[in-house]
Amino acid sequence: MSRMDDVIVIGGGVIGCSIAYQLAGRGLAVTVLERGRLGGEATAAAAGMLGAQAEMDETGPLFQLSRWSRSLFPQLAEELGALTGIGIGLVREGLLHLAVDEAQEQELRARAALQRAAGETAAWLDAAEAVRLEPALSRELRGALYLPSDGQVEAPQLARALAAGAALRGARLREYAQAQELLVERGRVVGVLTDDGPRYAERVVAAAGVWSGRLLSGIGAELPLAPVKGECFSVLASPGLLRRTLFTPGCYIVPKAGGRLVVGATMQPGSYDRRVSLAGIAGLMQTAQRLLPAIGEAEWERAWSGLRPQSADGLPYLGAVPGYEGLYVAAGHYRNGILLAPATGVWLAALVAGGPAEAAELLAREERQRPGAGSWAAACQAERLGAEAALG
Ligand SMILES: Cc1cc2nc3c(=O)[nH]c(=O)nc-3n(C[C@H](O)[C@H](O)[C@H](O)COP(=O)(O)OP(=O)(O)OC[C@H]3O[C@@H](n4cnc5c(N)ncnc54)[C@H](O)[C@@H]3O)c2cc1C
Repeated sequence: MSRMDDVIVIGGGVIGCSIAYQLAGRGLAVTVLERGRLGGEATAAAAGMLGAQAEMDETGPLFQLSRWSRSLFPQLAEELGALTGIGIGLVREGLLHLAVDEAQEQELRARAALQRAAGETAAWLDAAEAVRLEPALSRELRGALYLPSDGQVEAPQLARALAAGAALRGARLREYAQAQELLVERGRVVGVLTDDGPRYAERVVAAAGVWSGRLLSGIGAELPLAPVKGECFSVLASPGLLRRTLFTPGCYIVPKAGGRLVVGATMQPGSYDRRVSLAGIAGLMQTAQRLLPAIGEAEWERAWSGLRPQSADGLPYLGAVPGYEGLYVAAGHYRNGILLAPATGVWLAALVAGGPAEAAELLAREERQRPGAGSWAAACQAERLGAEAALG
């Protein structure tokens, strides 16, 4: 049986759920097609840090987009809590980006200066100050970039709350519903072929994480995305052992409620193989112990992995797919999809429901508050895909 929606969102990860939540809030008839469980893929693997921008170019587009998205969290947490009763676990404890050798120390000192210049409350701490903040830290540290305003959320709860919020606003969420291909008529995307037959919509948003490229390649549009596998584990430590997230290029340790510590970071590009390797987890444990020696005494919980959707230039694709009327994409959030989910939802809803004029007004508003704040939009637009005019 065929049905007509205003918008079909393909993919029920944190990105698809955030877009559906915003679109449904505007009164549009929205259906989310998720081939597995909502929030069951990359979103389920995420540590929920809102400060991965510590790795970014502080003057670049990702920094600006991250900053905007992070600023949306407090209100979103309140709104979702009131609407759904689900807490997203937003905590404001900052992030310590640790330097373990001289090169990292120099780099982080320079970043602290740049972040301060960009108006962030970043500070460089020497080793003694860092250990004062977190007494369980290794004494081998050289120091830390401290980002007090970062914080974290519970990624699966965020996805669950966005999905529940979208449903309460009228969106239909279909689990175990695979989008097999996009339906195109004379250059216009008119719907999606599902296992149950065609489903028609005015507009379609591809938000299928790293699998978005496969969907678009079916209609001849190229979306260069690659999986970067991350392996993680969690342990139960004594509550209070660690209060702030620890971050180095090789490992992060994120303190969660009840003494749980989430450890992750191994980066294996190019593999869709989600199996967890013993060698990867053992290596991660060794690195974690060098940062936080007491982690070796904690109680083992579980190990898992996930695929980060990486784009060619490291920026997400956000916007209208060139050459295909009615088709939008929101994918390629790489290691920052939890952080970027609120802004992605607001932006895509403005574009899809309000059109380019409303989206431009949104950016202009940001720019008026802080010059340069809207610079991410041009860098992240899907137009950079350079796809040729649609066939079909
Ligand atoms: C180990 C790890 C740690 C991370 N830590 C952080 C962090 O601390 N902070 C942060 O901000 N980000 C983090 N990330 C990144 C973040 O998890 C991702 O950027 C984000 O989850 C991407 O969301 P998504 O909705 O695009 O993708 P996904 O969550 O993968 O969702 C895509 C969904 O689309 C569905 N799908 C695919 N194809 C189809 C189809 N044909 N039809 C229907 N459905 C389909 C999939 O089943 C999936 O559920 C981490 C990622 C990993 C792997």
